[in-house]
Amino acid sequence: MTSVIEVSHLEKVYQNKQALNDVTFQVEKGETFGFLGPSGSGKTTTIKILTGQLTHTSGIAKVFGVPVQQLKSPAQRKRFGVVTDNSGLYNRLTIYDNLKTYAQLYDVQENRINEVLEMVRLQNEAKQQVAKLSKGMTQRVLLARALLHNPEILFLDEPTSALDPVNSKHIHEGLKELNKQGTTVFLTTHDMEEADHLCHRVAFLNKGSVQLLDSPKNLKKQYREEKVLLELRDGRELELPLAPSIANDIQRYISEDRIETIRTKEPTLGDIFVEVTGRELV
Ligand SMILES: Nc1ncnc2c1ncn2[C@@H]1O[C@H](COP(=O)(O)OP(=O)(O)OP(=O)(O)O)[C@@H](O)[C@H]1O
Repeated sequence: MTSVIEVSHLEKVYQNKQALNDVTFQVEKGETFGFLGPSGSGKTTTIKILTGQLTHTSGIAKVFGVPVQQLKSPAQRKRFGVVTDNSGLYNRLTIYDNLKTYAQLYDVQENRINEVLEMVRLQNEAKQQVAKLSKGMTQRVLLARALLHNPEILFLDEPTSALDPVNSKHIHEGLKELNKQGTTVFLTTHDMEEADHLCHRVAFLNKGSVQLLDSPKNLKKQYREEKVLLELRDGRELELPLAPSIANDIQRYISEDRIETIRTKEPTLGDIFVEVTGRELV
């Protein structure tokens, strides 16, 4: 495995506000990595440090094995794409002309514009002026811009926070497809379902440091309550301990054809976050 992002004991202090205390994690090439935390936990700060928009106070942050302070050349910067809140779009230009400007900047062929517009489902709105777009549409233009030059790593800060479920789903499918093609995705979110659906591994950020890091599957296994839920045909729900002693009961219910569904009780990533940090993810 090759780490394309390496962060070690990262600290960021704004004037006298400590945003990051001691953040350590690695992201492997080709994975979708979720950086999860409540509002104010330091997600945006981390993305901005990794993409050279902000300098850190101490610790190490490397992208492609290079300390972020040295990621200055256009050739290095072309290896990643970023979507954060500071849009940098030209409000008076249309969506298409915005993307054309960036395509020229990145030395990308113009026919790529239609490909990325299709990915974010804006091909029919290409002639609209950016100033008149909704927040969700602007978010999709930003994603299209970040994809123009086929980056090796895509940094996304809350990529679907302003989108309705239909467009979120479309973006999720697009991100999964990109990841299949080899793009590493680093995304921040406080949407636990999104993280569960997209991420190979997630890090829980709380009070400026990583409190837990693993795959959603392992986390759910680790924090699973040892219970079995039986939904009976008469509408009753039974919660039984996951133990050999319940085998006879279950066999009886099955032989009497009384079971509607049977499943283990699995926590969501949100449940686990609350259990580990004592905080809701808002
Ligand atoms: N420019 C700044 N000056 C001072 N403090 C800042 C600045 N930017 C962020 N902070 C503070 O640093 C902490 C981390 O902020 P950050 O924006 O990284 O959190 P976040 O997890 O991205 O939050 P959200 O989910 O609300 O976007 C917060 O307490 C925030 O108020």
